[in-house]
Amino acid sequence: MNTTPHSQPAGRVYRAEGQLAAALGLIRVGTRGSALAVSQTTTVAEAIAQATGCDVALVIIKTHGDVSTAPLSQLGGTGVFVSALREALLGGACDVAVHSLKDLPTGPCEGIALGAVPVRADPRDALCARDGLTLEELPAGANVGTGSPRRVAQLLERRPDLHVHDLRGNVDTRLGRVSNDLDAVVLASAGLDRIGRESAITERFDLAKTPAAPGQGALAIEVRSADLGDPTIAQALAALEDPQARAEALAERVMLGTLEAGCAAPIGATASVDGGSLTLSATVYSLDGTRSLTATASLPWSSAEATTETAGSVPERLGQQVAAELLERGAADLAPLGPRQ
Ligand SMILES: NCc1[nH]cc(CCC(=O)O)c1CC(=O)O
Repeated sequence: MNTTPHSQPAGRVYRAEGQLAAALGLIRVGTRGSALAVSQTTTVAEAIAQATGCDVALVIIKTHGDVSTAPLSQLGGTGVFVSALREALLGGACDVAVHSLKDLPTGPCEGIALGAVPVRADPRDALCARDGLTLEELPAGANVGTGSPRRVAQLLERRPDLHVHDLRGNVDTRLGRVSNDLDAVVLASAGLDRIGRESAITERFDLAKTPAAPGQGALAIEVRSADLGDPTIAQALAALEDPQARAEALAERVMLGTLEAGCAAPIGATASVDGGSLTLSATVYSLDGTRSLTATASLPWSSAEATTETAGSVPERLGQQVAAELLERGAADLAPLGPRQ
């Protein structure tokens, strides 16, 4: 009797770095595993499939930031969420990586390009309070949760009576503390909207009074620099790119980078395109919210001159100009700006 186990032809193993997408007709999109990350990456994957006609696979990458429950400041900031995805990209485990843009360190990363910045979601912070309360309506001494020094300073600036508590975990964990041990939490509107939790929002903070984190609400689509010339990748990136979102996010982040500040610094920024100009306003807060400095500037900008080149671009010059003004006026004495990531 033939005891050889039933066998089938071995599958083919492709090694097609760089050209992999075209060779396999499959684009692998790397993402963190949280509900928010999977939801935003699925939207990106659908757009890529639509634009290229290729099949797309979601590759879930576990990051140190997802595993550890230590405070973000001890983990080295939210950069921990980013590095595992970048390693996956460089190591060939995925071809495209999707990040929340505000989590990216401000410096460049060898071998990796910011391939696209898609249309930006709502950049505003959201208060999620019990009983539909707004920030003004919270009772004296109410307990509010946030893990962000910027949000702490902004809350205390408007309501010095509040007790602010550290907050960590995924969106549902954070929301779960409302009506439990907290009266309210502050989160990004974009995250809540993306996972269908907009009904938890009781107030969206006005950007003019409460500027959000640089890049908040925007996504960053990263690829290997070597793949920028790959026709399928280029087609995907072109379909995803929104020049206005890139210009706004870049101006905000160059400002942050020029201050040599990390994403945990108490700094809010809002860039917006209006008519033919790009305007950037940035505010640095003292940690206790009692003092702040704001600088604003505009430069002519139109989508016709949009570029993916950062160096010398209008958004870069605007970010540098606003940062220089803040430094000149003493921003570094107001708040601990570092460490830059
Ligand atoms: N710092 C974590 C983080 N990174 C991106 C988002 C939300 C979505 C976004 O800003 O794009 C959040 C959660 C939050 O700040 O509430």
